[in-house]
Amino acid sequence: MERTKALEIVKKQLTEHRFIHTLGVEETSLALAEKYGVDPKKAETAAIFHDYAKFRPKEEMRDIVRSEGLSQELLYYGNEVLHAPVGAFLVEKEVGITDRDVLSAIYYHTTGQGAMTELEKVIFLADYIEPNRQFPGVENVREMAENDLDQACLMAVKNTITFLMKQNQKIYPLTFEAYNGLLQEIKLKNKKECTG
Ligand SMILES: Nc1ncnc2c1ncn2[C@@H]1O[C@H](COP(=O)(O)OP(=O)(O)O)[C@@H](O)[C@H]1O
Repeated sequence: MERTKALEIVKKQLTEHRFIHTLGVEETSLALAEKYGVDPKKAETAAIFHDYAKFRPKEEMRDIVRSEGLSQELLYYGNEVLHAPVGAFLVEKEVGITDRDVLSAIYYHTTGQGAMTELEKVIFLADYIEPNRQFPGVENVREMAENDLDQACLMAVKNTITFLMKQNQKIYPLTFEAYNGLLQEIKLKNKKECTG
């Protein structure tokens, strides 16, 4: 889909603040995609639509989880985790985007998952570090993103888990799977480098 058209569609779904965040995610995704050899058009589309469902009423999101065969486990964690999988569903249904890579990058952009694709990592990380994000530790993740996609994603995952634990909030388990998967990938990469 043409960029201007995609932005026009998504703008109607978002507040001004969230639209500016989306443009930041797009910019950062494109930079990461170029650096790490990810398809820039897929990154652009996933970034533009990643928060498509952010402002859907909670009950609508819960109904979609119940009726459309999404993981029922989603219903037992905070509402934050709903907008990403529900967004992937609605972007396909309402906007007509069918690219599975793009849809899964939207689906996993909040939690990550066990074996993340490079596109999923790019969108997950861009959402975390885009220029409008300001929270303690974000600068360290931005610096790491310059050099190592997996390490930067791992930092973001660890920060998120720590943050949620400090708040006494339940943690949707896919984020633990993302932690394990990224660590495993990093270890394998290091081993390969050592053995040449
Ligand atoms: N595994 C998880 N379980 C519960 N909440 C989570 C999990 N992962 C992320 N979150 C929460 O989701 C929120 C961020 O969602 P995100 O999709 O990054 O936001 P945004 O919609 O602003 O892009 C944060 O409050 C974060 O702590």
